[in-house]
Amino acid sequence: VSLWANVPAGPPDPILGVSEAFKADPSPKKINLGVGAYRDENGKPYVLPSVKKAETILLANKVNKEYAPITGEPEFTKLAARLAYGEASTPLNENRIAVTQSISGTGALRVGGAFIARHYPRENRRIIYLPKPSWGNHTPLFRDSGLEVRGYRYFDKDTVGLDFKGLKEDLKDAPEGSIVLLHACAHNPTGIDPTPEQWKEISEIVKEKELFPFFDMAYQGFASGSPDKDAFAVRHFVSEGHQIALAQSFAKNMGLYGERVGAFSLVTGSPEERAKVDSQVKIVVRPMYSNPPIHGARIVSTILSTPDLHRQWEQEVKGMADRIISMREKLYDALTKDFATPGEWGHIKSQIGMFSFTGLTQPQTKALAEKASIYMTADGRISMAGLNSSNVQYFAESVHKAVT
Ligand SMILES: Cc1[nH+]cc(COP(=O)(O)O)c(/C=N/[C@@H](CC(=O)O)C(=O)O)c1O
Repeated sequence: VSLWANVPAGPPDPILGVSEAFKADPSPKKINLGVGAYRDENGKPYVLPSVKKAETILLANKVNKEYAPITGEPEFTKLAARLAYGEASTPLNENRIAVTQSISGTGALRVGGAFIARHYPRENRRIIYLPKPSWGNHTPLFRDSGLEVRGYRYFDKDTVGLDFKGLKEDLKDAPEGSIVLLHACAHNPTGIDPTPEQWKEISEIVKEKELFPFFDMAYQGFASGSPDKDAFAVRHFVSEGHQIALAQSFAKNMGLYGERVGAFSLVTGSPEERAKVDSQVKIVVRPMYSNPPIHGARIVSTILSTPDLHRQWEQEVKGMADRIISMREKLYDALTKDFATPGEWGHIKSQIGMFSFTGLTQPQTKALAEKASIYMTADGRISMAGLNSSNVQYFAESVHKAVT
C-alpha cells in the first residue's frame, strides 16, 4: 500500500477556498467578495503606480540577487519600523526595537508565535487570546506555533458592533501575563475598531493585568487612508510603556500580496537586550526559511526612502481607502433606497477597512453562491473591494432576495 494512503482529504481554506469556487464558476455575473485583496473600479487587481516606479528604479540600479541577511534587508526593517512606530517613537530612537523582515503578515505572526513560544518568560502563560471572531488563519497559525489559543469577546451580533463590555471582562479574567492579540486597525472580519478612547481603556487593562499585547497591523493606511491615524493604537500602547510585539504586512497597503513583504518587531528594554533578542530571532528564522525574499522589500524601501514616492504612495493608499468607503455608501443606498431590504444596514457604512460583516447567515451565503454566483466567506464577511458601480446593484438585489 502507498505510503500516503491514509492521508485524509482536508477541508478547503475558509478564505482562499472561496476564490477557488469563484474561479470554477462559469457565470458572467459572478462576483468574488472572498479574499481580502483590493480590486479597482473595473474589478481588476491594482498595481500601485508608486510600486511600478520603484521597480523601474531597482531595474535601473541593476540590483543583484544575493541572499538577504536572516532578518532581511536592513534598510527595509528600519523603514518598516519607522512607518509603524513613527519618527518620534522613543524606543525606536533609543535603538530598542528588534525588527526582522518576514514572509508578509502571516510570516510575521508565525515568527512571532514561534519566538514567544520559545522565550516568553512567564512559564505557564503561553496562552494567546484572539478576538471572537478573528482572521481565520490566526487560530491554526498560533496553535502550530505551540501556543494555547483562547478567545475574548469582540463582536456583538445584536448591535452589530463592538462588545466592549465583554471584551473588558474577558481581558480582566485572563490569567495574569497572558498574550492578547489586537488588530491595530480594520478588524478582520468585522470591520469594527475600538475608538481611541476605548483603546486607552484597553491599554489600562493590559497594564493592570500585565498582559502582553501582540498587534497585528495588516492594513496600515488602508483603513482610514492615513498611515499615521491607523497606527494610533500601536503608538498609544508604546507611549504608555507597553513592550508590544507587532506584525506588519505590506500586502494590502502597497498591493504587494504575492511579493510576501512584512515585518515582525519586539520592543525591548535596551540596545543590548535588542541585540540579544535579534540573535534569538535569527535562530528561529534560519531553520524555518533561512532568509526572506528580496524584491518586495526593496520596493518598499525605495518607496519609503524616496520622499516624493512616499508621498505618491500615501495618495494611492488613500485612494484605495476612499474607493472602499464610497462603495460602502453606494451599497448602503442600494440596499436601503433601491431595494428597501429589511434589516438594519448602517453597519455597512460605519465599519472600516477591507471588509464588511454583513450579518448574512451561512445558509444565505450558500444560497448567494449557488443561485447568484456571489462568493463570500461563510461567516458573511464581504471584501468591499470586490464591489464596484457595475455590480453593486446586482449584489444588493441578490441580497434582498436572499433575506426576504
Ligand atoms: C488581520 C490579518 N493579518 C494578517 C494577514 C496576512 O496577510 P499576508 O498576505 O500574509 O500579509 C491577513 C490577510 N488577510 C486576507 C488574505 C488572507 O486570508 O490571506 C483575508 O482575510 O482575506 C489579515 O487579514
